[in-house]
Amino acid sequence: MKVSLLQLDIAFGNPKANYAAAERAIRLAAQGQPDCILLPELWTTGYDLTRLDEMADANGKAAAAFIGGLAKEYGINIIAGSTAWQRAEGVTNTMFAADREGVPALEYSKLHLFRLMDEHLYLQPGSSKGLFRLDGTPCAGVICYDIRFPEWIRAHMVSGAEVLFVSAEWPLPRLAHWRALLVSRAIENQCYVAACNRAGSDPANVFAGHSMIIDPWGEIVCEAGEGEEIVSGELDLVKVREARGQIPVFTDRRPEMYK
Ligand SMILES: NC(=O)CCC(=O)C(=O)O
Repeated sequence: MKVSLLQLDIAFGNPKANYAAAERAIRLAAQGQPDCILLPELWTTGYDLTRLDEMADANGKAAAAFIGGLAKEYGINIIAGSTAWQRAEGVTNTMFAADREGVPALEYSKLHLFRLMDEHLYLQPGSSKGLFRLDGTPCAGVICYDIRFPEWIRAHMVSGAEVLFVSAEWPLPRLAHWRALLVSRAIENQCYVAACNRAGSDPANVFAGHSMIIDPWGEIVCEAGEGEEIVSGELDLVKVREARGQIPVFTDRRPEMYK
């Protein structure tokens, strides 16, 4: 499975510019014929939280139609990072995907809201897991701060996921945490981790970039720098079964003792 990570800069509160940039990047990445393209968190609006209410898509329909159209045109799975969805209960930070036919394959709203960036003041948390299948492979999708909750990721892996997709807007001062947390999630769950961060800055933060793919042994398959970049890597899913066979962590778990 070839995965391309679109490490975009995101124009603050400017969906029109961001749609145009995402389309350019998707068309460019498609030339490399990946099986899957991954975008960052809140790629249509950035963290313009005070105006999110006016910019959010009704049930994510506009973003889903845009992504579904490109996925179908190129026959590529697109995990569209996350966008702001306007719902009855308020605005959610929702990750979604379209398969090679352009059919919706995932809808996951960020469960853990990041107080340091005021998410809890403007967003509603999700209430379901990010499990989905990509060309038959069991996968999980989570968003940024979610990676600090190993029990949440583990819950997806216990349900059978072999690849973890992460979309993020992770700030530069915590780059060391980003790298360590992603490598840890890969090693402890013996899974691939494909993580797409954003580049650039907004009025409050400079972002870290360093999108990366990590294999089930914790080895970095590919890693971007800090600027805008498309970085691609191959996932050899046999390695997941090898790692889980050699060190049977999932068999040796003692969940009855963890309460
Ligand atoms: N957008 C986010 O969830 C940022 C999370 C973050 O920066 C962290 O340190 O955690």
